[in-house]
Amino acid sequence: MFNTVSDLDSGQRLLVRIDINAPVENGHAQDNRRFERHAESIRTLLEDGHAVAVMAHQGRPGRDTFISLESHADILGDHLSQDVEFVPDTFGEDALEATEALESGEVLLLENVRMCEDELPEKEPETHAGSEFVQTLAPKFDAYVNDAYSAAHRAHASLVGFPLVMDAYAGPVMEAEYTANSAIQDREFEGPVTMVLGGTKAEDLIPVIERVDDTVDRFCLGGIVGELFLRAAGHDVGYDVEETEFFDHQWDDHANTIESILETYGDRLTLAADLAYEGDDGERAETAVEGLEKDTSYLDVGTESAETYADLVRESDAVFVKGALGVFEDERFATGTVTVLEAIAETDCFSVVGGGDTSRAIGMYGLDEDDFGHVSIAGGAYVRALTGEPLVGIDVLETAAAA
Ligand SMILES: Nc1ncnc2c1ncn2[C@@H]1O[C@H](COP(=O)(O)OP(=O)(O)O)[C@@H](O)[C@H]1O
Ligand SMILES: O=C(OP(=O)(O)O)[C@H](O)COP(=O)(O)O
Repeated sequence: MFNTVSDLDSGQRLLVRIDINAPVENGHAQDNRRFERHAESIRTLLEDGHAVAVMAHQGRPGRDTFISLESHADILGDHLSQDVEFVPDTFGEDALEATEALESGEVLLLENVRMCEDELPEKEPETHAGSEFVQTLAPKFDAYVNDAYSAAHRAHASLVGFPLVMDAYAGPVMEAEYTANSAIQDREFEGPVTMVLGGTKAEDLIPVIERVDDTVDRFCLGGIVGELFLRAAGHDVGYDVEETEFFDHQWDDHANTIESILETYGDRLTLAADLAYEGDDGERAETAVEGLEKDTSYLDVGTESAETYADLVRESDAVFVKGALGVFEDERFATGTVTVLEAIAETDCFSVVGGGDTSRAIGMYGLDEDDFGHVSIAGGAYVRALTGEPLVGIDVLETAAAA
């Protein structure tokens, strides 16, 4: 087991890793549940008299969502009702000066850690621990706190490097998500178990289908992952159109696995029978999969598919959701995601809804969180935990505690 912040003496200088990776609109972060949960954690730390320097990431280099954390500092500050100083630097002179000046009860947010060359890619914790980034920041603090459960599946420097060179603790969000998701892993269900997979990160979900083959009876697919499976099934969809960067690279890397999963587990996979897109008049339009065209962007599963998925949910004893079935942020393309979430809420089944973006749909469409078993701010990390796969960010905290 790992140490937690309740093991800390008060009044420490803390380096705290959180996950406020958020949707981006017009270059600005949009509030999601991650801010609220992390603000609660930070408030507890500040009340204990700690000085808190926060590290976090946003997007991935090369993507539109790869932006500075300046707007994140404002959102975090609003949730905290306290000023969060934004420092546009990760571990250079400005960052060191700002962290040195930080006093008990104060909080600052360092720049997007993925802008620091040492953060990516995935490496062994020992290698990350020796990086200039870790070696420069670690001595400036009394302890490191990892509260970023939702990023704990990534072997990046800010998540796995620091615990090897300083006292390391799990934060309150990390502890709560770990406890909830570990308990789910051990549950047994009498009736059908359904997994609804969508969103943009197909590469995180493809391996999950094989790993949970003995516990999940059927998968309902949508979003980018669903379109890639439709492509594998021979339909004209799942190709990048204009500026999109979702499909081709994930297809190039995973086409063989997708095709073999379709062959082996095809009877358990429910693919969309129709998809929705933006018609010439700007309204939602739909087509059966037989009529799909390679150069159209499909933004949701169709109404017939949404109803089929909702029927499967109603017959289920447990439902696990990771990723949205469409671009639910735009009301025209929320049908798939919302129809399935409403069916879960109305049904007496055990359910988990995960994903930083997907969990946001619950609040956006007036659903009651109490109608779901667990709403996780983690996506990829929660489905990985569900399959019994270790999370490297937690492993290093446990190793640190045992040392
Ligand atoms: N067909 C689609 N085309 C583009 N984006 C999609 C599509 N379907 C779903 N999405 C987007 O996927 C996002 C969620 O993806 P992802 O980041 O993988 O999930 P999460 O953050 O919930 O784990 C949603 O914000 C939604 O807009
Ligand atoms: O948003 C995240 O994961 P999620 O979309 O699976 O919930 C985490 O911040 C990890 O981000 P990454 O998938 O760019 O490494």
